[in-house]
Amino acid sequence: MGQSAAPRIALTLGEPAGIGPDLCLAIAQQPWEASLVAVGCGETLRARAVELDMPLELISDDGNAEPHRPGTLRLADCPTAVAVAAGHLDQRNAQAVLDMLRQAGQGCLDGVYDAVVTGPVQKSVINDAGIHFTGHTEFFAELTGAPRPVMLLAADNLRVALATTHLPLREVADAINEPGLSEVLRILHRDLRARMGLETPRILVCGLNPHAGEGGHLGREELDIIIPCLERLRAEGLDLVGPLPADTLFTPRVLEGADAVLAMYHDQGLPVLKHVGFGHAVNITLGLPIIRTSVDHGTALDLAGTGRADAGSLVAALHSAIAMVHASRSQ
Ligand SMILES: NC(=O)C1=CN([C@@H]2O[C@H](COP(=O)(O)OP(=O)(O)OC[C@H]3O[C@@H](n4cnc5c(N)ncnc54)[C@H](O)[C@@H]3O)[C@@H](O)[C@H]2O)C=CC1
Ligand SMILES: NCC(=O)COP(=O)(O)O
Repeated sequence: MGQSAAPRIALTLGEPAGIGPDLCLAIAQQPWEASLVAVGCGETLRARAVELDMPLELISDDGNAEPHRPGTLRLADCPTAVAVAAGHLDQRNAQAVLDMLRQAGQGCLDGVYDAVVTGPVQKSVINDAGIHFTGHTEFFAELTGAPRPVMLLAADNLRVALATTHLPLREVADAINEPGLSEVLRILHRDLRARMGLETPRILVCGLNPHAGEGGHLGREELDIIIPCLERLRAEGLDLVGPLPADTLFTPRVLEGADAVLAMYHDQGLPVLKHVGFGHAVNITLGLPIIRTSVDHGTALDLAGTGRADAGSLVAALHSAIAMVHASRSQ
């Protein structure tokens, strides 16, 4: 693909019964300085376009990188096993969802696409179908052979990355160890520079325990793992602050001058981020050899096919992927 060609973005529809198809149709109505290729079930898109009364011309993808034309979508068809009813999950379509992700991810590895932007999937129905699946983050890591994916969500001036991704809370403390934490922080530091243009990123690191362990009286992970890890990485030149008590880290004065926050687990960092930016935040997977961004929300089955789903986060995810493609081309 030529450096000056419009970025080719694979747009996965996500769970076909959810709002993913609705949102892809909504963004297809706008002009984009990118070539958008919907990866998913063409029949589902056609049916949803009729339901939502939106214009749609599906063009079989021929590999061209012409900028997007409103009202059209290039299609890499990945049919569902059975017809889809908006709002109604069907386990029989779970494999098609994974095939869609594999096709888009492999296409990025093969240079067919410059980036993948994902619509939301229903993790439960994939597992109900007997397929172990925790999230796109882990799926794309396995597909691309990346040893440590790092989930980062961004909204406005706040970026929150996670030391652990989709883990039951009971398993979180045991998953925090020095080699793992070092790897996450190195990836975060490296990708903030390479993908987001932050020359010397300053990262605030949360403690795991209340009051960052209260000097060892409320848990020892800060003393035994986090502090030694941060000291070692500071000696390598990383600008790290912490471990800080998570309850006050997210206050404006503490956040001043920070480029990112590393939270120890999913629900330590993401509620704050979503409070600030739900509806226009972007989920970015760092540590992959491909560019992957996503929406900040789930499948919202209650809204599928109603025309009431807000496409703001998918719009932001697409802008963010396009910016990262340009950043990677200029390196
Ligand atoms: N990137 C992904 O694939 C993600 C997938 N999920 C999956 O989504 C499923 C449902 O998760 P929930 O916790 O119910 O979260 P959800 O985000 O689907 O819904 C939470 C609330 O937000 C509303 N909402 C969500 N997106 C909206 C939008 N674009 N416009 C307007 N309102 C919106 C919903 O109607 C609901 O009231 C789960 O299976 C979860 O695993 C959740 C987060 C991310
Ligand atoms: N809460 C964010 C989330 O669960 C997204 O996960 P993933 O499917 O992007 O790995």
